[in-house]
Amino acid sequence: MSKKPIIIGVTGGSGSGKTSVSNKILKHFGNMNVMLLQQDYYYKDQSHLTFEERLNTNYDHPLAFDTELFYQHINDLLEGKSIEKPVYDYAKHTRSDEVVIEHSREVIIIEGILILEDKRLRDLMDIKVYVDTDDDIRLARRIQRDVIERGRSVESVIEQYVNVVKPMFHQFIEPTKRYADIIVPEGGYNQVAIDLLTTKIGTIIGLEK
Ligand SMILES: Nc1ncnc2c1ncn2[C@@H]1O[C@H](COP(=O)(O)OP(=O)(O)O)[C@@H](O)[C@H]1O
Ligand SMILES: Nc1ccn([C@@H]2O[C@H](COP(=O)(O)O)[C@@H](O)[C@H]2O)c(=O)n1
Repeated sequence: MSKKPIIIGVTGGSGSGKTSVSNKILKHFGNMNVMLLQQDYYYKDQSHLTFEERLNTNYDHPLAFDTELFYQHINDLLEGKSIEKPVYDYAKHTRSDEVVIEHSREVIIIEGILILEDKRLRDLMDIKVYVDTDDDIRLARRIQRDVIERGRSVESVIEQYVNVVKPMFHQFIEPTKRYADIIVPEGGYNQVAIDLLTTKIGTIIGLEK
């Protein structure tokens, strides 16, 4: 790989459709050209805390993330180096012992709730996308997902949403909308927005005219 990779940032509240948008872009270009780096992998390691203590962590605050390591890994990928990507376990609220070796690609999609909150991260991005979905729809999606995929009860998801996720969204995430180049309503099902994004990315990397 000779050319410097391009970085696409995809953000928005929890359940907005960030992962769906990112996966559509990934699918369009294929794994050979594009990689996805989720900010969630970079939640701080909490293996030194008890499970009860981990339940009290605010996972929607910028300090919950190991931003130094995230920033370092993005820079390594930009230099064409491989990284040892951490693996996160949502059921245990900490990193697993595994890491995954990831090689750099032409296009790197950085996806997460607080990627536009940090200026150093913002400055690395060539295109910044904010996925904009109403709070009630995001809550409904989150209940479904967290119960099925993240080992949570309906009661715990609602309690966490009301006390932490919603206030943190309005304090830290929604204000980053102003840094976005593109605002996508309705996330991964907005085919017009996905087509515009893939065309633009294709032009930058020279795959499409
Ligand atoms: N536009 C949409 N309409 C209906 N369901 C959607 C839409 N976008 C995403 N979803 C669903 O909502 C859930 C959360 O979407 P996801 O992309 O994981 O959000 P995020 O990464 O922002 O948390 C998933 O189950 C996904 O299939
Ligand atoms: N142990 C954890 C870690 C994170 N969360 C929640 O995940 C949300 C971010 O992920 P999305 O895929 O929904 O963007 C964030 O709102 C955290 O509350 C968690 O519940 N437990």
